Amino acid sequence: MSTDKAKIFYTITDEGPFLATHSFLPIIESFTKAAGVNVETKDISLAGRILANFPDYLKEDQQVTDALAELGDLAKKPEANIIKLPNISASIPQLVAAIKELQNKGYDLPDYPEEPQTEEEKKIQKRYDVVKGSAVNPVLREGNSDRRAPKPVKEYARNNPHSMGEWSSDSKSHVATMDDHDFAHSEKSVTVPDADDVRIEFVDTDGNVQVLKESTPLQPGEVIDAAAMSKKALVNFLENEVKDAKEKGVLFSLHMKATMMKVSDPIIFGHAVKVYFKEVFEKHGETLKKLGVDPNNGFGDLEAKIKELPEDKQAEIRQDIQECYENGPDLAMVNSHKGITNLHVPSDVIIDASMPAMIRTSGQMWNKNDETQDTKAVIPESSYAGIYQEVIDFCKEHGAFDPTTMGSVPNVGLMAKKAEEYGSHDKTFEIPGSGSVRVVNKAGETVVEHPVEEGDIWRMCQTKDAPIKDWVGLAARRARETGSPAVFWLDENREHDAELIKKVNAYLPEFDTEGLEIHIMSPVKAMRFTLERIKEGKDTISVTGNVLRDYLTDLFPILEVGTSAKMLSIVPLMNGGGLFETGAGGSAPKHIQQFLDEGHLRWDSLGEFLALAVSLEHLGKTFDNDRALVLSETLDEANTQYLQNDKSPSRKVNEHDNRGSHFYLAMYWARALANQSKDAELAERFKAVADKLEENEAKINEELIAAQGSPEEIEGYYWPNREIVYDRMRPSETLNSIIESV
Ligand SMILES: NC(=O)C1=CN([C@@H]2O[C@H](COP(=O)(O)OP(=O)(O)OC[C@H]3O[C@@H](n4cnc5c(N)ncnc54)[C@H](OP(=O)(O)O)[C@@H]3O)[C@@H](O)[C@H]2O)C=CC1
Ligand SMILES: O=C(O)CCC(=O)C(=O)O
Ligand SMILES: [Mg+2]
Repeated sequence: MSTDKAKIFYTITDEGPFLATHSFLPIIESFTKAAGVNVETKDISLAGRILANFPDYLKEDQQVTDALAELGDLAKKPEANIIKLPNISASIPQLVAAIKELQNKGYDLPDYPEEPQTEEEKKIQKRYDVVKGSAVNPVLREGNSDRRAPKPVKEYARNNPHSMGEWSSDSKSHVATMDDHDFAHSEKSVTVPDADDVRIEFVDTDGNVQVLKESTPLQPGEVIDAAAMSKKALVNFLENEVKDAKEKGVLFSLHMKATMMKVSDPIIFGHAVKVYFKEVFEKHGETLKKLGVDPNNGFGDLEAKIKELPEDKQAEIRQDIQECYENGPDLAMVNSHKGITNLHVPSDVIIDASMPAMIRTSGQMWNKNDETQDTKAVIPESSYAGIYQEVIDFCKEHGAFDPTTMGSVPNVGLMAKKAEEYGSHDKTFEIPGSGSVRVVNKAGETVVEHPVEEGDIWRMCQTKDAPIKDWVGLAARRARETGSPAVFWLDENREHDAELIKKVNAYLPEFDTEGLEIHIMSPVKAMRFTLERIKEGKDTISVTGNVLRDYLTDLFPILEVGTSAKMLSIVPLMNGGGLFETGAGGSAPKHIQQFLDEGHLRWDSLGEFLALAVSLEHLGKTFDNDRALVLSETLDEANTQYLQNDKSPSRKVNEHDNRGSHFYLAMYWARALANQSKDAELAERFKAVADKLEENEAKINEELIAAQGSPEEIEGYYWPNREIVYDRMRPSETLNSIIESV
């Protein structure tokens, strides 16, 4: 066994998980070194990725390696073993803030050119766009996903149910979605038989051709889809929904995925901002344009930029804003104390997490008076919106789900090689005029074509054949391993899904499916089928495409176990390696805020603990490292103890927090190592550690709690001073010295 290969790569990311890592990593390192396993960190934080992309602007000692590119290469190799924590998928306001912070720290980076004029500015914007939005996950996800709530997590939720808002049958909450002229209704899908290379062109009404993307290589058997959303229809839809929300007295709330759909969704978001604040944009259009206000960045961009105006002009605009609020429906709030609405910035309300939060809260969101209220959830694109309406209807009919009895819905998700919509951003365009967009193959034939008008959004998606086959196989394997029915959420009436159904039917017989229950149903029917089973306590595997993978792996965990942080998220890489994502959620911006305000970190690292256990297991099996297997088994045992003894962080200051949770994990892990009999040397070594941790429990807790209660200064948000972070995240000398003594 080469020790170099017995390596786990652990990612340094942002916000909550970034802080947590400073406390947990030293524990991991000291435990794994006992088994000859090396842990190497790779910084893929937003700030780290910015620096990695601009070496030519930095002094030599400021330059950093491109850790994401290195991990992306590694993910294609059989020895890959990567633990990936959630990272910021930056909206433009976040990107701009991170650049500013780095500039203030002496990194001579160029500004983000929001409206690039010169060639140089266009180049700079292109380089920053590499870092924008969901730029990490697609690079690492060289495999499909297997996400589920592990048994002890489900058991814990059954015995300690989280709160669930009650549902009333007369709830006015509902989903609003387009019924025509969106992507779903215009989708055209083709499976290409042979390798090809297509060009995407816009042809105006005079026949002038503008190439939108010169080359998109296609593999044999690849499925390509193209679709367009009409701007006119979208604006019309939004106007009607604003009016309807007002009439019905419900909150208006927009739910998008502007991070992963980083080209299309900010544009849609911008239209919603312009529709809601129509009078402001109509009356002050010229002024706002001069200020460089970009509604696609959210209403917050307008609020920030009008501060540059003279007081009287500002007051006039503010008066008109006030009138929009008075004449329009109330907006769902992100932070009612700070007056931050759902339309403030496109990265605040992200559909995968925001819709389940609403469903868990009786179908309500927060209004400006900090009360919950029935809501119109506006999801313009209709491809998947129906699944949420189905859940709402189900809850109205049957009441809230009961975590003590409900079944579980694991997911097998198609995501390898930038599958489907989540890989579409480099093939998504806001159309400059009337005409058509066509996809032309190497032979010069038009493969698909759509009539378009100015402002329409046109996009193309790719789904490669090998990932589809791998996904079908993974579904069959999970059905076999669990005995649960597996449902492919595919709609035969949707062109893309119809192509996939053909492949599913072709590939399923290649796997062992004898005796398995496998269905193919449209997403809405699959949701109904799954919910009926869940209510009876039965488990159902959802086998979905990339978008539903994302939506369902927050939705069901949040309903079943209270959070997607407790999910096991495995990505068996197609070339044999393992990518272990920690939970199915994000980096929880509210958590770092609380830590900065009062020194309490409520981030639950259970996702990291679970990922580490499977990563060690993978490593042990791949490289015949028995010690790694012992570490993995004992960590499983520690995770169960952690749950049974309720050691997740509290939400309140001056109570057990993330740091305390790491202490308990270490204590349980050390004891489990001491108690096992497979490796006497390890048992001996960890007995002393377990004894010391247990003897000092009260003292360590005291030292950890004493560190809370006042604001923290870590010299930055996106690029904090890591020495200070280590210091603040490791405040117990007693714990530190025991960990160092391992
Ligand atoms: N895999 C990835 O890299 C992902 C990254 N993201 C990124 O994360 C950021 C935030 O996304 P957002 O949609 O707000 O969703 P988050 O999942 O970060 O947060 C939603 C809420 O979930 C709860 N939560 C999530 N993780 C944990 C945890 N480990 N412990 C305790 N509670 C947890 C928190 O609830 P409470 O506040 O009640 O404590 C939190 O406020 C964005 O930048 C987004 O792009 C999002 C999803 C996945
Ligand atoms: O990459 C991102 O921005 C989010 C990923 C995500 O939400 C998921 O995979 O569940
Ligand atoms: Mg998600």
